[in-house]
Amino acid sequence: MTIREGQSIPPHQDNCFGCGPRNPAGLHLRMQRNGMGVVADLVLDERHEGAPGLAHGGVVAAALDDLFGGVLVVLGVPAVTANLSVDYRAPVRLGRTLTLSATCTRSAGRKLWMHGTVTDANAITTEATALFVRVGLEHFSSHADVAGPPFGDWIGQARTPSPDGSGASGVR
Ligand SMILES: CCCCCCCC(=O)SCCNC(=O)CCNC(=O)[C@H](O)C(C)(C)COP(=O)(O)OP(=O)(O)OC[C@H]1O[C@@H](n2cnc3c(N)ncnc32)[C@H](O)[C@@H]1OP(=O)(O)O
Repeated sequence: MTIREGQSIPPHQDNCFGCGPRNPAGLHLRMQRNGMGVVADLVLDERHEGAPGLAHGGVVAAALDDLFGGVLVVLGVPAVTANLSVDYRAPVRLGRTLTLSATCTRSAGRKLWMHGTVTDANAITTEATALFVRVGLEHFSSHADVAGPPFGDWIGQARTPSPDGSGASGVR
């Protein structure tokens, strides 16, 4: 499955907390491909509140983590978060249209390093880095009490897409 520049990223699965359209408690992130990364707009509300009028930091971290998962969809690589580091530079206000972006900055062996930001009116409120580790699909089926990995067809041959989405060389 090739995702072209600007095209929507399919959800990891329908019930994903970050991007699943079926999850009533989810963030319903809708990402688009942006180069080798992804972007998404997000408006948080009182369901996501920590301090009065401000977003809970864990929700912001979860959104960035899921965007990193969106980068995996662009790359066609199944992987999981091994660690996630978040710099909260400024409080994130509720009711604002936030812009989230994420990209893979480097990969080596099974490891992929990610970088992402949350901006509000062009000011960075939050910046995160993460290490993802590539796994086989059995990772999901062997660790969960479900019948099998309910993923879409985005998981498949790993690739490093060219900007127009046509490339298909392996992620190294
Ligand atoms: C399909 C995509 C869905 C995306 C959804 C959004 C992202 C998520 O929310 S994923 C859910 C949260 N994450 C998890 O549940 C992961 C739980 N952890 C695990 O399953 C394992 O610890 C796992 C897979 C990360 C690594 O275990 P394992 O496969 O045995 O690999 P392991 O040999 O320990 O490590 C591989 C490499 O990564 C490194 N590494 C592993 N964990 C870490 C860590 N926390 N910090 C730094 N390095 C690490 C190792 O040092 C090793 O490096 P090297 O190859 O240089 O020696």
